[in-house]
Amino acid sequence: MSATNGHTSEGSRLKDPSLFNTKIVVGSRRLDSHSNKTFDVVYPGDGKTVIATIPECNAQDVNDAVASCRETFATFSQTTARQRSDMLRKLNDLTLANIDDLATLIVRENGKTRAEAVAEVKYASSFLAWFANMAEIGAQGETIAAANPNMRIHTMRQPIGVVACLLPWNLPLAMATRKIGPALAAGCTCIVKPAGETPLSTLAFAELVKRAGYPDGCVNVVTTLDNVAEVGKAICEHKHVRKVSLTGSTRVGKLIASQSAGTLKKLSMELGGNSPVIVMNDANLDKAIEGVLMAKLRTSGQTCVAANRILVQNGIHDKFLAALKEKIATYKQGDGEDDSVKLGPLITARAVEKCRAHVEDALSHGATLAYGPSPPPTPSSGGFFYPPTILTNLTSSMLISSEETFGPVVAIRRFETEEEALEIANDSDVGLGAYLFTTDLRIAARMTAKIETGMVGVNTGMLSACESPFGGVKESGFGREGSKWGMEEYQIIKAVTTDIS
Ligand SMILES: NC(=O)C1=CN([C@@H]2O[C@H](COP(=O)(O)OP(=O)(O)OC[C@H]3O[C@@H](n4cnc5c(N)ncnc54)[C@H](O)[C@@H]3O)[C@@H](O)[C@H]2O)C=CC1
Ligand SMILES: O=C(O)[C@H](O)CS(=O)(=O)O
Repeated sequence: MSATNGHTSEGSRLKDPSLFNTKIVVGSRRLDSHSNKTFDVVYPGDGKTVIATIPECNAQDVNDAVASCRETFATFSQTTARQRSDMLRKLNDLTLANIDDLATLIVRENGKTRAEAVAEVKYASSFLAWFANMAEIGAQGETIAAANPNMRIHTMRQPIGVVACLLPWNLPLAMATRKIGPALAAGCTCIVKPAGETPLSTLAFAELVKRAGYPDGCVNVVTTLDNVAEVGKAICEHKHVRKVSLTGSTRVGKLIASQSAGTLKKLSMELGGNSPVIVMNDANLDKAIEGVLMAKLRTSGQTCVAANRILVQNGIHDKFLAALKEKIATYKQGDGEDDSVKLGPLITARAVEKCRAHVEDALSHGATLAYGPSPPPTPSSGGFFYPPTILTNLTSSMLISSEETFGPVVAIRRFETEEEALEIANDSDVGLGAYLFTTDLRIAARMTAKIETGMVGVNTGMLSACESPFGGVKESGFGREGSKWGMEEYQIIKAVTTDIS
């Protein structure tokens, strides 16, 4: 199917084809890039259908978008917290009213199942609802008790200015609203750069921002796949971009921090993970299996809090493995629009190759293939699929122990004592999420305190919610998204001292 025909068919998949936007957003304008170059968005489900052709932006596009942000910031930053709260509620209403089309765009650009895409839109909506409330609560300042009786001190929370939002491809819409929501709540304006693999849901969201009544220039969107180095550098070095919020790999996080140093930007870094799961002998087996498969297989294993190392205490190991093999066999892989499918494809052929390489490396270092194809399959022509796989006898020498696999590969390792489990779990340069399955509250209290991550799920494989602070420690980055802390990332606190003598 040709790209042109593909566009026609793609837009016609939507109830509202006007949400199928393939141009960058600069103020009121929908534009091609100054480069006059484009890139193709490919459907991961077959690895070949071009679903859209998108502008390949350059530094000039970034400068234009930042100029639009800056112009609008002058007035939008003066809106009241009540006004910003009301606007976010309207934007959330429009997001939910268009949930089916937004989910269709996510299925087509990311490949995930429709059930997961609908869940993502609801997750994205939860951040808009949350920050509609926080817009007023988080705007309050404080009166400070001055030591000097002639002075009165109070604080003001003010928007930091133009914000750059750099988004990953795995939850393209939810990660967009997890940044744009608090930024708009605070009174900032945004230049948004979705991942090149998944621009469509963000571009559709920008249309909803306009329909919600936001002034042109509140949310600008630039897109790139192959020119990301130039676009990223232009963003990071632009003196009028006061804040960069990145969700992505630690590698890119370090680059952004380095490139932003020259203008001392405020940063939020939601970076890579290598989440350990610890299953104790006393764990509820059903909960442990359910939680591990949720943490491992959500978005086909492509979340930053995906279970990457499964540590199972010796006494429950064999029962756990048997139950896991039985349950994982029920996960059908295939096209995201097939209701019987529970596992969609990975995002690219490169992602499939990474899974294969991790499995091959583990097997070459002594791991056992407990479930899945042998030998590990190479990327096929029929979509970016890697089959669910279980490896046992994991050791620290294997790549899968130290790198995110970002795919449906379950890597299991035995342990005997709590201390041994914690030592293995904490043996990582990153620390985003972790999971613990036990029915003993004393074990939970001891181990959750000692695990070196920003978040821990106890007896659950789902540790994310808009009301909970999301973020990591060590090289998983810094800053928190969602929660009552999420809006502070987009604010400054100004202290005003008045002499009343
Ligand atoms: N902590 C968190 O909340 C999350 C972390 N991640 C991490 O992201 C990685 C996978 O997602 P990807 O999108 O592949 O990550 P990535 O780091 O390759 O890309 C993330 C974003 O940064 C952009 N980017 C890449 N190079 C850049 C540059 N030189 N300048 C500016 N922007 C640049 C990409 O285009 C994308 O928009 C994994 O490591 C995963 O753990 C993914 C999702 C959530
Ligand atoms: O992009 C991600 O991986 C998300 O941050 C994970 S979650 O918020 O969906 O748990």
